[in-house]
Amino acid sequence: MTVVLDLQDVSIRRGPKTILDSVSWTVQEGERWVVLGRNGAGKTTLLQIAAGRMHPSAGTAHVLGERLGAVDVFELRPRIGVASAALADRILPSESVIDVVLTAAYGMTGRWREQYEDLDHERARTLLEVFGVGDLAARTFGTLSEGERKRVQIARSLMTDPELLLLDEPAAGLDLGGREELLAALAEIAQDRRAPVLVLVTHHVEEIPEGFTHGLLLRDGQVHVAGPLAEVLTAEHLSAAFGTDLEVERHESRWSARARR
Ligand SMILES: Nc1ncnc2c1ncn2[C@@H]1O[C@H](COP(=O)(O)OP(=O)(O)OP(=O)(O)O)[C@@H](O)[C@H]1O
Repeated sequence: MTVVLDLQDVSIRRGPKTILDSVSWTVQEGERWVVLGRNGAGKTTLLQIAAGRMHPSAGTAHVLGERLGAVDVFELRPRIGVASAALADRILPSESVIDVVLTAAYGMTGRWREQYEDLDHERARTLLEVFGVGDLAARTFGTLSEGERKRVQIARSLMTDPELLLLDEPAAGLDLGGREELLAALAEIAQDRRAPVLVLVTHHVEEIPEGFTHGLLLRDGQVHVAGPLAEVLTAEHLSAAFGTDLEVERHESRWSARARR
């Protein structure tokens, strides 16, 4: 099996703070991972490394077979789809929805003088339709609701047909119906064998789409536990990672957790 992500003893330090502390993590082709942990645990930072947007202060990180620090990240990044709040913040409110998706082909957020082929337009429109926002193509990003923005971002993240797809809290801010619709769309991707390797960051086990296979619990910048989802999402592990006594339930392929009474 091909190794898609391989982090060995990766640490990230900023000033006196160690944000990630000796993280080792391997992701193989075909796997769908969820990364969980309390606020400030280091999830977004870990995703930044996986996206080739941050280099380890110590340790080694290989992404899609390329070692960070030794590869031209501008060649690497188009192979990775990303949807995150940080990326959404870079999108101008005046940008049209179709351009938000199209510009991903050049790894940009904002149309300049680049030319797109009919095929690019077609792909962007199809992706918007897949995520139920095809009728919003001509609207500006700034006029969309939070749920619509999330869908447009995920459509954008798939524009380059990436080998690795990184989703940072894709369901945050969605209402219940919107969350369930998004999770259904992600479950469909997760079940497609041709789909990219998926890594999804969330705070909530309820936001894990069906078809996800593995989990990593981060605690204070360290891997608390990582492995097959059913082994990771136990009351014991989640309670330790979130610092709260929790009970966990599984209903078919969906999970829920609440404080133990
Ligand atoms: N440049 C920086 N300098 C100092 N500290 C930083 C820097 N970037 C991040 N941090 C800190 O590192 C920790 C981990 O941040 P990160 O955003 O990765 O956490 P997270 O698990 O994604 O959190 P959340 O769930 O709140 O989004 C936080 O305490 C944050 O304040």
